[in-house]
Amino acid sequence: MVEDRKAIVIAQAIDALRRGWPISISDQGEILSLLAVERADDHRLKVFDPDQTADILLSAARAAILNLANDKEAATPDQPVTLVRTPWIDCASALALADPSMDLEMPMKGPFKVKKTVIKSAAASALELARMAGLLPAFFVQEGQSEQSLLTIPAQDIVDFFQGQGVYIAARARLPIALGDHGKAIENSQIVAFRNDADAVEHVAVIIGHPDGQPPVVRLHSECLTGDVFGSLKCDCGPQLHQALRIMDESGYGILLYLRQEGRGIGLINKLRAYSLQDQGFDTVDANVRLGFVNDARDFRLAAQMLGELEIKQIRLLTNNPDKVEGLKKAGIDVVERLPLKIKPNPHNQAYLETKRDRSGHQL
Ligand SMILES: Nc1nc2c(ncn2[C@@H]2O[C@H](COP(=O)(O)OP(=O)(O)OP(=O)(O)O)[C@@H](O)[C@H]2O)c(=O)[nH]1
Ligand SMILES: [Zn+2]
Repeated sequence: MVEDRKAIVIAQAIDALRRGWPISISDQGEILSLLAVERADDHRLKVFDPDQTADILLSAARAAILNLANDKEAATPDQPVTLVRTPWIDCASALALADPSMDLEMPMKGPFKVKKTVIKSAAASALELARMAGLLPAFFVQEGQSEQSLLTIPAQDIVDFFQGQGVYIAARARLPIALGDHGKAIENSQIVAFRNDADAVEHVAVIIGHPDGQPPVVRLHSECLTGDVFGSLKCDCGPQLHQALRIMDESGYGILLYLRQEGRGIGLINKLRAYSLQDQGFDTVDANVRLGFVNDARDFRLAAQMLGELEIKQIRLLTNNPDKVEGLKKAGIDVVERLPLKIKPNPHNQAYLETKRDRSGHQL
């Protein structure tokens, strides 16, 4: 677990980035100062970078989309790439580099020059912080300590912060629920809420029934505001949620972990950006990549820890996603069986489901 005083600074840094304030990340005496492109404006940029020397830090995924000569060291899509700042790259054009929504209408022509990313560990941590903050993974970046930055975080603390989070049960209560509007009432269910060392996000478990000697039927459901609450037809989340609860009820003992990992871990706003790209013809995987993210940024160790707190070691997992099975197994959970969760496609989510099958290895 990260010490409190270190975690405090990281939490402040995530908050600062969301507000458009600069931060610095250090590694072995070297410092990188950063201003999130998405939250920069002309005034903030001028104050942060009066001499117009700050370069632009992007993820390798986004850099590849922009046809920037890829930094050879950036082996994976979530690694940083540094684009040399030329005088014509102002705030608006930096945003166009970071935000793919205008890619088709206003293709970025360059010329662009890439240079070796300095203090790579700090740069990589910055991209991770952007994802945590739900921002586009792009920064104005300067070597050295910016006077404007009041927070300096060692890169290693950020790595530890993401690795070492613990969860504990904070509250539990009886929670009778109904399956759909006129569906069957489930009376023997309860909700368990967790607190989390790493952030203020509250994950929950819904438990139906009681231990009966069998491993429980478990569903890992990642938050989907659009599908879970508004009945979006673009994905299968709403129907999956309800079907999972029904199967859990029928099985006599089930646990649904409701993980607050909106948009496969990129946050609501970035997911909606991905939706808008999908309206331009990109599929769900390519949309994430165009934004500069990996296809799936979720970490299922969190789910394993929640199961641990519930003293569950063996499960039957309801999923079509082999990564969830693998992720839980790696984290020490014995997945004795995978149970499929079949949803009838509709005209709006058919292509999405096919992409998950064809490109993300979902077993449908
Ligand atoms: N980034 C992004 N996230 C999406 C998109 N559509 C749905 N999601 C998110 O994907 C997550 C839903 O995934 P899950 O149903 O938990 O899991 P899965 O990977 O589909 O695997 P299953 O267990 O088989 O359902 C939610 O967090 C949704 O918000 C999309 O087009 N882009
Ligand atoms: Zn959804």
